[in-house]
Amino acid sequence: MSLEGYKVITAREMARIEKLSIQEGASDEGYMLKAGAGIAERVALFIKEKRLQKRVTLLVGKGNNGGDAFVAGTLLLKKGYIVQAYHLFPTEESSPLCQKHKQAFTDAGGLVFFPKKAAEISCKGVLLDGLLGTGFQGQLEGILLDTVEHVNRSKQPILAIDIPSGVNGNTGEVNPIAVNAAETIFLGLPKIGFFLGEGYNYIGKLSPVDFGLELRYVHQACGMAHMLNEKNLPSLLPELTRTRHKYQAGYVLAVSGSPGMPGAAMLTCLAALRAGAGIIRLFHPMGMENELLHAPYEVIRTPYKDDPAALLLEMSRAAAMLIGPGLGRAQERGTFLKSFIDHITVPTVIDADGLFHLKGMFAKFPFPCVLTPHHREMLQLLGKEKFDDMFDECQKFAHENAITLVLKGAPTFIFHKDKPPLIIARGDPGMATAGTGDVLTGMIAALLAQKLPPREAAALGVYMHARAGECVAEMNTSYDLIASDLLEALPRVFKELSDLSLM
Ligand SMILES: NC(=O)C1=CN([C@@H]2O[C@H](COP(=O)(O)OP(=O)(O)OC[C@H]3O[C@@H](n4cnc5c(N)ncnc54)[C@H](OP(=O)(O)O)[C@@H]3O)[C@@H](O)[C@H]2O)[C@@H](O)CC1
Ligand SMILES: [K+]
Repeated sequence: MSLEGYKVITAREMARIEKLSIQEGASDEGYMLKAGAGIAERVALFIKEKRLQKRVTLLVGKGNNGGDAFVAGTLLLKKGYIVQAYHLFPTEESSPLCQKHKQAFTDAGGLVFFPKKAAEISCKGVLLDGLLGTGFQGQLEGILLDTVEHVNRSKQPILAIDIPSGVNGNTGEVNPIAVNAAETIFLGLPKIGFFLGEGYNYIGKLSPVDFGLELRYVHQACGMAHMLNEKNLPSLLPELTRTRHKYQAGYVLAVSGSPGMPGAAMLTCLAALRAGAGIIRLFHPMGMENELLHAPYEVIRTPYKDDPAALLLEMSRAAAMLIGPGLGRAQERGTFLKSFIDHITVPTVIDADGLFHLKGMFAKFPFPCVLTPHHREMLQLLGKEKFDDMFDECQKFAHENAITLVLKGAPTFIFHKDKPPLIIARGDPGMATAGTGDVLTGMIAALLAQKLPPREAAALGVYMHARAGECVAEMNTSYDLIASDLLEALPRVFKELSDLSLM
């Protein structure tokens, strides 16, 4: 079952394949009419779902992005919506299709204003952003900049056509500001700039609209990554045989925790149990027994000093391992890890301080390995201060070390040898809090123990973890979310997925 959803490309590449298809006989106006119809449908749905007044204000630039807005506006007018347009440029400076559909809009009774200043724009109803799309380069200035600031300040919901104006669809750069979209109605394919840099802060919800580009152009487009195909996730849920016992359900060994950091170990172990592991045993440094006195009943604890014999014995029975959360950077921890690492044969997740101690060794590991660094940890692994080309550097790292790399963040990226990078654009800002990474590590380890291949375990783990964050924030707020809330939300996420798998 494929994990790859929408191909994600640069805005430049999108413009290239559109142009090529038009040179080969497709109609640009046909594209615009279909795009406009899809956009009008999305706007109507947004208004219906939010129970808003049927009122729309078009913000129109001089290109075909503005033409799309006029086509959608005309259709909405004809359906009885109140629609007015603000065209920031003189008609004669606009693209031929923009001019033509402005005329159609006025013919249908729509009013078009030509504001001299942004303050003249009256932000009524839903704002439809057709200022700039794939043709945008450089930075916002003058009336475009003032308009974006003005509409953002209005707090009216903004739906962006194709790309929120001001976001660079190639790089995610926002200079100095962009339309703060409640929803981005992307045409054809999502643009990589949505997921890079500041871009991710401006796109809101992503909704696709098909404008009729033939599939062969999509296939030949040079992709940077793929969005995760969420529809296929339910089929990844491990099968449960009636007769299984806890070792068959998945035995996870954790090497985690250190004096003063029992919490990370507990979060990761509980997450592994909640994500379906049949049994989890925590190996923790000797001397922290008191700190673990109130550990949950389900977690088996074994202290270690410097002899890995007990761990090696258990390793022969384990189905997966996890190494790192709360381990600390003391030298003896690294020495201990190195005393058994070459004997691992089962899939293993390495996180946090595990990454620190084992840096430079991953290529030699004979077992399937999932690394889960956040951006700063990734830079440390690469030995750099900042990324020059994040995609290229991470893909190369995954390839050279033959590992699965989960680059945690908003969004999270998954890299794997010979596979396209995956983007998981899920989660909640409230998840930027201590311990959420430990939860993810435990979840991925549990899924590995239940026999999912590493890339699949990483993708399902990241999705479920992010979705749990969304559920918590929906029930409460993003401000109060703490890592252990995710454990409580996981049953709901499992329920969602298993209900879908029955459909
Ligand atoms: N092609 C197709 O088949 C289809 C295209 N479709 C739609 O068309 C959109 C692309 O349209 P587009 O190419 O006309 O450009 P668009 O994004 O509207 O920009 C307008 C103009 O802004 C200008 N500009 C650039 N940077 C600037 C800056 N910093 N500050 C100020 N101005 C700046 C630049 O003009 P310039 O300044 O170079 O003269 C540019 O031409 C695409 O996103 C989708 O919505 C769909 O209908 C489906 C089929
Ligand atoms: K736009």
